[in-house]
Amino acid sequence: MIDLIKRLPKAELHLHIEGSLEPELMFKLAKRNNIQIPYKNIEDVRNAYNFSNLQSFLDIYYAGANVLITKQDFCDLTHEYILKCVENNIIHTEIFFDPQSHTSRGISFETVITGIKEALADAKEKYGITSCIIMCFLRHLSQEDAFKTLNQALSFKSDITAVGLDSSELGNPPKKFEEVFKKAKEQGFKLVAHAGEEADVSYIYEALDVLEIQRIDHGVQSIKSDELMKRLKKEQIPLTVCPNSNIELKVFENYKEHNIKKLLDYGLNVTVNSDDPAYFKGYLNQNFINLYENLELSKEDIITLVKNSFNSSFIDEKLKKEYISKVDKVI
Ligand SMILES: Nc1ncnc2[nH]cnc12
Ligand SMILES: [Zn+2]
Repeated sequence: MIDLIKRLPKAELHLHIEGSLEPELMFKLAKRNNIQIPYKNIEDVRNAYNFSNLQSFLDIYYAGANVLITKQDFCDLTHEYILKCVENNIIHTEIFFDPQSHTSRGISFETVITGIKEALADAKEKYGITSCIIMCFLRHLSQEDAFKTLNQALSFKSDITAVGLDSSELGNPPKKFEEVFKKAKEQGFKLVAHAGEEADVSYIYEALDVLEIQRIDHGVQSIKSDELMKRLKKEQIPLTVCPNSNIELKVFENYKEHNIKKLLDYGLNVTVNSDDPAYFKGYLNQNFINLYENLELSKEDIITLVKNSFNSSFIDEKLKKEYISKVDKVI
């Protein structure tokens, strides 16, 4: 089964590009840009990756992103993730980026997006990997700040497929961003949001009914409401679940406690994703392998999860069919 997991062509729908910053590149960029980082060596960095909840991770994740300064840095970061896509047989990826964690440090929106875009164009040309970009608003900041970011994005509208919402969930409910999501929708962006990662189901309802999102990022708390589960099943709203992340951030005590198999068996449209793989001990294949080894996923479960990702992606129907037939050829 592990061999099948590795051979299956896959899509990834929940990946923060800043969360793919490996310690080796962090050190290289810190040196190149003359930035101080609070670690002596790679081992020291890995030892610091010991999280108790989402916030304890975010503090370290934002500090890590401080080494990203130039267009070349963003291009190198994205290029390294693309090499992981090749290794993991990811043929389509939908990448989140957090413009505000860079613009707040004086880095221009243009620097960030053009660096990412350059590496993604290269990924298509060299490896045939398709992609799209999702811009996330940081929910611990104000809606006004999110509006500024949306206005900056309008100059790059053709490069950005969707807007999302990430960062500290508790205390920052989706409705805080109602107006900015409304404007993003009017401007033609697709909409997603992190909801129900740590916070209760009211955040998922708000993301669906107030922000009018098309996909829920995480959503694992849905299981606490029968009514919500019925709706998610009926409407087949995709959940981009990130198992390693949930374990590392203590959403579940251990892998055996993870509820993805229950969500899948209930009939929800669940997908598997790596979230911040450089911080959470592994890329997409490792997430699948951990699920297989701990939750006794069947071959059918794995194929369903893989197909769900293609079907829930933002690619057109023709390409979806082409990718699904690639999956069928491997089975
Ligand atoms: N898992 C996560 N939840 C919320 N915001 C994030 N930013 C990066 N990873 C995140
Ligand atoms: Zn995430």
